[in-house]
Amino acid sequence: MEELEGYVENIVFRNEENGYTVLHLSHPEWDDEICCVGCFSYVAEGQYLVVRGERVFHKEYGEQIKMVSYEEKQPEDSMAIEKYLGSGAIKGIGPALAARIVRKFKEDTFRIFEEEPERLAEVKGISIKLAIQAANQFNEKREMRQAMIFLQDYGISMNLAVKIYRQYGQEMYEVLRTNPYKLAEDISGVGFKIADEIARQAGFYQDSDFRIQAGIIYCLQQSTAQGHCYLPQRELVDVTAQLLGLDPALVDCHVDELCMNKQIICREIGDQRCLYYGRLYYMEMNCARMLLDLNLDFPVKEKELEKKVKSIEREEKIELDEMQKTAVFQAVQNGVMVIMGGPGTGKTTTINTIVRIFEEEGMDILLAAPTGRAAKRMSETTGYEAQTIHRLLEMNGAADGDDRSGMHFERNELQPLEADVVIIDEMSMVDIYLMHALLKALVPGTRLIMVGDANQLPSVGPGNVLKDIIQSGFCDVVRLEKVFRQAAESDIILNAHRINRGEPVEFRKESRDFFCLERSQPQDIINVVIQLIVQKLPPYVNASPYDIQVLAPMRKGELGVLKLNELLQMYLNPSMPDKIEKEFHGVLFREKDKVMQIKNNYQMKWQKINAFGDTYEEGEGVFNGDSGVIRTISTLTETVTVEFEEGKMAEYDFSDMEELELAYAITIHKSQGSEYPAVILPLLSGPKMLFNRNLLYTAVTRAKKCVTIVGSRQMVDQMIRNINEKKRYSSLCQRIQELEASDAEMLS
Ligand SMILES: Nc1ncnc2c1ncn2[C@@H]1O[C@H](COP(=O)(O)OP(=O)(O)OP(=O)(O)O)[C@@H](O)[C@H]1O
Repeated sequence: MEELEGYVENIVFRNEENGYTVLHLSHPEWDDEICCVGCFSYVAEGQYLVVRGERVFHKEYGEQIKMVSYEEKQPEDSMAIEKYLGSGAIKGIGPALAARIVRKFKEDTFRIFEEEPERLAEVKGISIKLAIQAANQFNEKREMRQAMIFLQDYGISMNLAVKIYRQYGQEMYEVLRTNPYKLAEDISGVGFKIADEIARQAGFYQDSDFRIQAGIIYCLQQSTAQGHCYLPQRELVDVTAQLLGLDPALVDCHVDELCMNKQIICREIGDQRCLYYGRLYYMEMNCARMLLDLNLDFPVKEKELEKKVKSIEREEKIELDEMQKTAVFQAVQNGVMVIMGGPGTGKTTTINTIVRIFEEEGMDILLAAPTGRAAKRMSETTGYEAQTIHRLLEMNGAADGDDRSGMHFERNELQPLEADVVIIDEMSMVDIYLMHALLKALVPGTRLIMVGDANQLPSVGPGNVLKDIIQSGFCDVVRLEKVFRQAAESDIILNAHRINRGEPVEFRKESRDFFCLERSQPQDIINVVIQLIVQKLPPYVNASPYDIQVLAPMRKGELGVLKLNELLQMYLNPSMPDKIEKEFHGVLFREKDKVMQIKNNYQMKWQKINAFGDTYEEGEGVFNGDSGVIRTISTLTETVTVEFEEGKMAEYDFSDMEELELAYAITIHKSQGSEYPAVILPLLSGPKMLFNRNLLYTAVTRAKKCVTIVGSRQMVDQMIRNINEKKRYSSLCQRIQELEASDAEMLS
């Protein structure tokens, strides 16, 4: 093993994810630079390093040092100091200023930066302001470098190390020493496993109380990612015990202590002990209270209302059927109501009639939906302006207390919405967080009308909001069941309703919008999918290949989203010399790729830019399910620019790339709330729990003009018969019923 000291002359190659670097080290006393390779956690040109490693001979690149370990040292000679300062590492100081600083302070330069920064202003061209700024940067960079090198010992990747340092700064050491599990709570990308590994290295015992309690809380938090608001104690103990590799009895005895400390909340439902991560318990509780408070009775003169409906019917040249009329009457008479119905059952027609009636009364009406796409569709179908619920509530990016998602809404209990009626479409996608935020911004007297299709997949976020509200029975629910669209018009709608009723779908020879191409081998299915998206469907539905969406049930496997994206990228956006690429977590992203944002990022800034390159609109927030196209990848600024719908340009740091995925193919779950001109569904085989009726129904109802199933018809029939759904633990229904009962008791 050799040991060398020198400064980094230049960095020839660097992989930011794993830190693998090829660099040239130089020293005033050497004739030539020496090439070093290895995983350097942090490295910058001009840095002074002590590198230990083996001297090896590479047949292409010649002699090099394979680094085993390294550390940073402050350069001692003035030349090295000047080299570091002038490398561009510190904003505002270039080579000329660096030379002047070092000429003045010589070997004392770094001490001046650390201890007497104001003296830097003695150098011509440096103001006091620049002196202080430069010294702050110098010290921050030094601290950050030390932190990076420290984290490297825990086997943490570069990207994560940067995130950890950004989150805690110098407090990082304290967090690692006292509670490394906090990393899993605070930083996306750090799972329990990484935190646990750090804890192990920091000397925490496998069965330490701390580890077990952190594990329980972590599992409870994780369960929200599967849509649960709570877990029964038995289930929570079992998953935690499995994660920690411990006996369930050892885990079980920690639950009461966590409840006592109010870190988790325990409530009995029936004879089952249910454990909540605090916030979710209170959210369900508050939602129940607010829903009941909103549900006032509004007495109306029925005869007058009937007259108004008649006159609207005359004007619109339509006759509402009985259920639609009931929906209109209930909407006028109640503070809260639900309108349920599948595609083509006249929901929009009903909403429009309701809006007309309230409009004639001079009432203020607001329309909203949970996603941008759904809101856009609502605007198009109703002809009234609709917005996302986030925008309606005037979301701004600032974090809200312990809310990790960073959601904060200007509209809340202090500044409620000034509206007489709020109509929400696609309610099945609203999770408990968003429902809570919405209800906080409504005051009794405002009517809330929720419209949705309870047969769609449930919301991505936790809760079963729509189903729980319906099941609780506290408000009127009108079910629109009659399909108004003509059979000849759309086999998509007819088949969607068949699926819902559990009847087999019909593949008519003469159908113009619903096809099944039977194939039994994955490779044949892939070939057909490619042919459809590249050649056949674009002219058929008059859209571009990027508008055609492949929807797959799963991410993994031969017909999973990951594999399909790899192949579709090859056909739809092949590699070209002028297209810049960037690999991230094993996935290659390329300029012009179709991508999708996979989590809500309320802080992400976007701009709309005109043909002259000027910004004419800007805002914040890119949301789960938003799709766009990569416009540029810059390896210099380490950013990726994505153009989302309506020309919204958002810039991602390479370290935020985990929020993006290729989107030629996406999972059916991710497609909720969106519609596409044509949908291709590769279906062959998969786990029973997932391949169910809901999933097929959701996929089919995403298509406007054409559905093509490629694969097994037998699987389609099986899915229709399979009504098993993955259980979601939520208790909004119970909370509403309990409160309603206690309100009634108080009044009696
Ligand atoms: N009472 C009615 N009588 C005749 N036609 C109707 C009636 N209600 C709705 N329709 C027609 O049926 C079609 C579907 O109605 P509408 O768009 O209101 O349904 P929807 O449930 O909103 O559909 P989707 O969910 O697919 O958007 C429309 O063409 C509409 O004009």
